[in-house]
Amino acid sequence: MIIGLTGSIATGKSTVSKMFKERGYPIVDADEISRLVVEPGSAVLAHIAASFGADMLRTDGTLNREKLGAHIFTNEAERETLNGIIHPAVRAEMVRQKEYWIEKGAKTVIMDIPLLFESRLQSYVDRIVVVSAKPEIQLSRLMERNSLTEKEARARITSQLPVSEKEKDADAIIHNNGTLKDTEKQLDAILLDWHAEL
Ligand SMILES: CC(C)(COP(=O)(O)OP(=O)(O)OC[C@H]1O[C@@H](n2cnc3c(N)ncnc32)[C@H](O)[C@@H]1O)[C@@H](O)C(=O)NCCC(=O)NCCS
Ligand SMILES: Nc1ncnc2c1ncn2[C@@H]1O[C@H](COP(=O)(O)OP(=O)(O)OP(=O)(O)O)[C@@H](O)[C@H]1O
Repeated sequence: MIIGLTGSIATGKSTVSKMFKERGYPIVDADEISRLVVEPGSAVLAHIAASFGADMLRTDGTLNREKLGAHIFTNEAERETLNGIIHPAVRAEMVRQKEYWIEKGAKTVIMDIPLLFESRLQSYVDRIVVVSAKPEIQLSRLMERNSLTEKEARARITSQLPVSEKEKDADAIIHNNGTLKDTEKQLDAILLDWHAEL
């Protein structure tokens, strides 16, 4: 069984992904892969520099993530340009890693894909878990974690589908508004219900 883990920015996907990992499930992490494919010297990074300017790179040749983020989260056309450059490489690596785990005998694989709905990747997975948080909690967690102003945080939130929309297409929802213990309990109930074998 391939479980797609999604939600909206800062609702707690990485937090829940860590809980899956602690329980022994293999994880394919789209955010981690999106860092891997832009390593210095990669074709994807060269393409980003050609499209967005060489000043998107730091002097050591790595991607200046804050600068590119400030750019694309407030500009839909540029966000789509970046997605067009980076997503094909991310998708190919996600599939490769999923197959690697299946070949190794994994019965359940978790695919943590923030933009699962936006990129219409529902067919990649058998079940979907949406990690949701109340809008005011999501906003304050995002502002705190990334040291953003309210305006910057709101721009990032509105660059994705509202989490309430994603909930409608979920097979299970984790409401991550309370303690981590509350969240773990919800996760364990889902795993039990789905007989998600290791
Ligand atoms: C713009 C970048 C450089 C900013 O890097 P930064 O380290 O600040 O953020 P990070 O990669 O950790 O992403 C944080 C969260 O932002 C959201 N997010 C990232 N990219 C996008 C996007 N293109 N559209 C909407 N939301 C996005 C996701 O919820 C993600 O979990 C980076 O997010 C990026 O390369 N984005 C394009 C790749 C992508 O779409 N990644 C998301 C899943 S594949
Ligand atoms: N139940 C919780 N209680 C307190 N803080 C939490 C809880 N869940 C998550 N957080 C915190 O909220 C922030 C956002 O959580 P997390 O990074 O897991 O979200 P995410 O959905 O993976 O975000 P992104 O889309 O940006 O990758 C983090 O700083 C995390 O430590």
